[in-house]
Amino acid sequence: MIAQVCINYHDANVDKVFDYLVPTHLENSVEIGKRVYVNFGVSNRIVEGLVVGIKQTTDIEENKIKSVLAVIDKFSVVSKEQIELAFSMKNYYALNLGEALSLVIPPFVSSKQIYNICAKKHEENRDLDDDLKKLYESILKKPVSVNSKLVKENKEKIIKLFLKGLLEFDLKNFDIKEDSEKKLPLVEPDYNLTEEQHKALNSIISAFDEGGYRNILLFGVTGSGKTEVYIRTIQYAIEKGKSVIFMVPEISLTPQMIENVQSRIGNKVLVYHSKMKSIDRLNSWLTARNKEAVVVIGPRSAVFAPVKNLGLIIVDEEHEPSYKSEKSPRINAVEVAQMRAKINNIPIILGSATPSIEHYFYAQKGRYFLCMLKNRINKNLPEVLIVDMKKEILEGNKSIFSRLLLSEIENNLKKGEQILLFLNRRGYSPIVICRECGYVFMCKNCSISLTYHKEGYLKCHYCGYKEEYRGVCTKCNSRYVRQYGSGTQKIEEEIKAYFKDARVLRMDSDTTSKKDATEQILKKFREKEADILVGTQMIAKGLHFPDLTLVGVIDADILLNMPDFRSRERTFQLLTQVAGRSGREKPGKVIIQSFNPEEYSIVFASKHDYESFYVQEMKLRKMMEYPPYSYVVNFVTVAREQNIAKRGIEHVYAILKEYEKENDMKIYGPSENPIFKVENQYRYHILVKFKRAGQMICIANLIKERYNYNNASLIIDVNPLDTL
Ligand SMILES: Nc1ncnc2c1ncn2[C@@H]1O[C@H](COP(=O)(O)OP(=O)(O)OP(=O)(O)O)[C@@H](O)[C@H]1O
Ligand SMILES: [Zn+2]
Repeated sequence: MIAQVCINYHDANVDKVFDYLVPTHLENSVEIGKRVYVNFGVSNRIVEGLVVGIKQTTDIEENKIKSVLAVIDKFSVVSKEQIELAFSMKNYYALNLGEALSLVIPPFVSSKQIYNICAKKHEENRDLDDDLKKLYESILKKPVSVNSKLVKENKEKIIKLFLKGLLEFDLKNFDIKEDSEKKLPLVEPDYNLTEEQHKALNSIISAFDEGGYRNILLFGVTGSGKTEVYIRTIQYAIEKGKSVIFMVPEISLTPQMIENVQSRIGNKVLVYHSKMKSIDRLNSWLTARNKEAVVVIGPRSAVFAPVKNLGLIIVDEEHEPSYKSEKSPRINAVEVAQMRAKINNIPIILGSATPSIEHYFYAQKGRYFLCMLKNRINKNLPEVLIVDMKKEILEGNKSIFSRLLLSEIENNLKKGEQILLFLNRRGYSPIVICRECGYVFMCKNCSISLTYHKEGYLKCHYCGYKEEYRGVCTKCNSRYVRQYGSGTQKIEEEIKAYFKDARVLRMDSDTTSKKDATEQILKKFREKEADILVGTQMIAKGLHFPDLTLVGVIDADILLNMPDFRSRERTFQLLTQVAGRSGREKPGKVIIQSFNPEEYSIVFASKHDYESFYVQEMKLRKMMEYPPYSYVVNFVTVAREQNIAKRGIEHVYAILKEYEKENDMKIYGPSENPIFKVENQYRYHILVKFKRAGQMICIANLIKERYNYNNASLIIDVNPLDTL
């Protein structure tokens, strides 16, 4: 038996796997996912490694192969399935194995803080010298924590005892919290499923019963009762003894959803995300590993929850960009969820009111199964009106608010109904300009203009750089400095000036940085302690307020102006989502302000017409050969010095050129990134479009292997969400 071992598996730079012979006496204890001691390198030092594969043969000559020396873990630290997932990610995203493993192995496992070293009783006499014997017997009496002083001071002796097969890692005794305080009485809804919901549920259940990997796109308009379908599916899976992973875009924005699920499924619900307290995360991790038939709810990282007997994955709001990691490794949790579903041979539900263009395309092609919920539960989608802001200005209205929006706000306030004002930009003003010399106040570290905040400072929304605002030009010392454009702070201020008695709340990342702040703002609004909620995309999705009947979109053009091929898709999605907050129980209205009122993404969003948007957008994608008509990889090189980043990208270009002829690919660039400098690092990129997924993966991995200009780091972004 041969074990494939990854040495230093927690190091992101590690990428190799080595073959080791498993001696007969260890054959029963060596398993995928356990750590082992092996000899490594010319000096044969004893190092720790993780078993990532087992096979029967090897290419290494018999007299050259080294042996596994000892098994460290009593139980696997990571399942075979998760290691398989790590290899899939490694391949698809061109990652190092270490990077991929670090995603599936939580930090408390790599740092070993949750393990005790325990002694195994030994049957035969293993001739220990007195020192070792003393240590062994003390551990036999009482296991010691891996990071205890005793272990640190006796490292070599401990390893000797391991090599003799006398010690092993065992999980410390954790009392798994049953969360009994949180146990809410289970409720059942007081309504029956609509016919559409029934149909969707039945299709999903039969896919579940049949088993097999399958994508199900649950395309349901806003307020069509997708949640109810998810919940019943989960109940069904749990009854059948299977576990479910239920992914939501952002945990802080989905308290309602979690409460909802908890109130129906009870203490089988586990919350799992990387921002929770490590003890809570550990608790969820242990419970997921130990308990049968649980539901794990969480954002991105929930896709790695170590559940056993996984039967179903649900991804709510599958189109949300927050599933994609902005930092390396740039995985997309939706794609990873698909990999995991495939490995487990189970169905995955992708739910959305505005499916991503690619997924809808696959549904059209029959690759995904399509379930539709075409109607709102209350039958009425809100009426949406577009206001041409060019016309407003021509007619003498210079305010940020159109006359129509103001009069509708007034109406709503009179009726005592609530209002949402959406602007996808925080702070007070996004641009500060000197009118004397024309200087635009820029971040010191990024090629980004600084945003003025009312508290008297300027801030970079990319790197967080902050400076005091003195109202004096940095360049020419003139006092003739002005702020342009509006952010949520300014909207809040101005709306209060228009409607003195209105109670206004603001929700953006400035007002929600403190723990629980989001929940408190939403609670206040839900309990009608406020009339108007101003906010960024945080308020655009998932929320359900019965008395909310007016949504105002202050500036629909912000996303459109992004230099990115998905900007129209984002605009359509965001407008549809935010419009969907209005009139969920009573008739509602939406007012969209724009300088491009004929733009098709805005027009079709106002008509709730996904289909027409899709048709129009697909024409453009086809013409421009963008996904789903191609597979895209963005290669970015990053360095503190401009010419080094440039040289880096030239290396990438040279390698790409070698493959251009034999592959169906098009190379765009190299060029400077649209945002050239971020956090003092210069960035160049090359965008490559491939006709075939297989070639994309192959070339991305070849570039990763061959790129060796270490001065500039290389980011490979497979299927990027933006190319800024
Ligand atoms: N069959 C039903 N009969 C009556 N009410 C229902 C039914 N199904 C769901 N509801 C209610 O309808 C409301 C909207 O449902 P839900 O929030 O699930 O919609 P959604 O499709 O997830 O919307 P969005 O995409 O906008 O988040 C909820 O208050 C829910 O309790
Ligand atoms: Zn910055």
